[in-house]
Amino acid sequence: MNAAVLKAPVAPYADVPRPAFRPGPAGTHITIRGLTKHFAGWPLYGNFDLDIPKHKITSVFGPNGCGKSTLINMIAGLVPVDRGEILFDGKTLKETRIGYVFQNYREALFPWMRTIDNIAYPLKLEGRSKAEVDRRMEELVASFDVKFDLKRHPYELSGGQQQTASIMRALANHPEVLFLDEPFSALDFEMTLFIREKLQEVFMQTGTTMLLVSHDLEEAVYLADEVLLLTRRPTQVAELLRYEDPRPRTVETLTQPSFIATKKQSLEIFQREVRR
Ligand SMILES: Nc1ncnc2c1ncn2[C@@H]1O[C@H](COP(=O)(O)OP(=O)(O)OP(=O)(O)O)[C@@H](O)[C@H]1O
Repeated sequence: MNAAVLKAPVAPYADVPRPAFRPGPAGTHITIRGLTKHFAGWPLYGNFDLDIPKHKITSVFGPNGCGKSTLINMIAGLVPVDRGEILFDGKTLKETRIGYVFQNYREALFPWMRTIDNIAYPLKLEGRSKAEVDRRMEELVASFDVKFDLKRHPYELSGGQQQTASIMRALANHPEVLFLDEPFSALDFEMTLFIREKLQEVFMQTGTTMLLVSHDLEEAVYLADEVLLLTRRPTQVAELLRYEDPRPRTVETLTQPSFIATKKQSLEIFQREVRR
């Protein structure tokens, strides 16, 4: 090979022909095709395909560092993809309303704004009238059973109250998809239970498609309609398990044979993947 060829700039993937887009089965909301992502030259995702169902909660679970957060961040447009296509009901991200709940609520809320203004922020960005904003705020306050003072600044609230406000903000403009990246991992147990139940209630009322990253297998299964189990990197789908127990799921759910069986199966797949 001559030097000119060696030095020729390489357009990544330019020579790889793109296959025709293949839609997902009925009931699919998010279609991911040929998703490829490298960090520092190391493949994290290569030609990754996935169909995420609509009006369902999909929990994402997998080995440490397999790319759970990166996956939802690529879908939500927070991390650029190297290659691939992600469509929401056939639409692009720009044409889709999304909400995002971060693990680190302390950095997610704007500290200079009162909590109420944080929550209303997406509505104000959309240019909603004061009457519309007030009506939506009332709905959110009722559905989250808010007992704390929303006129306070976020740093005056407890962690659980801040995360409640983050979730209210993420839901304010009725997103089509809600992303949650370990939303409970920085909360105490009591607050985790409270917010988890509120989230489930909101889901039952709205049917918003949710994509939840969780480190806690019991929680992942408890909330899920589908458990997405990922392999070690380069990451592929190990299994997409359906879990169909009726909602609301309650403490009784935890002892149901179907719950225990799904948890066991998820754990076996997880163990198989970490030992691979
Ligand atoms: N901006 C970045 N630059 C370089 N490497 C990154 C970057 N973001 C993520 N990575 C690497 O990509 C891999 C996947 O990271 P990611 O946080 O998505 O995994 P995860 O499954 O959510 O991790 P965890 O189980 O630790 O929460 C990790 O090896 C991580 O170090």
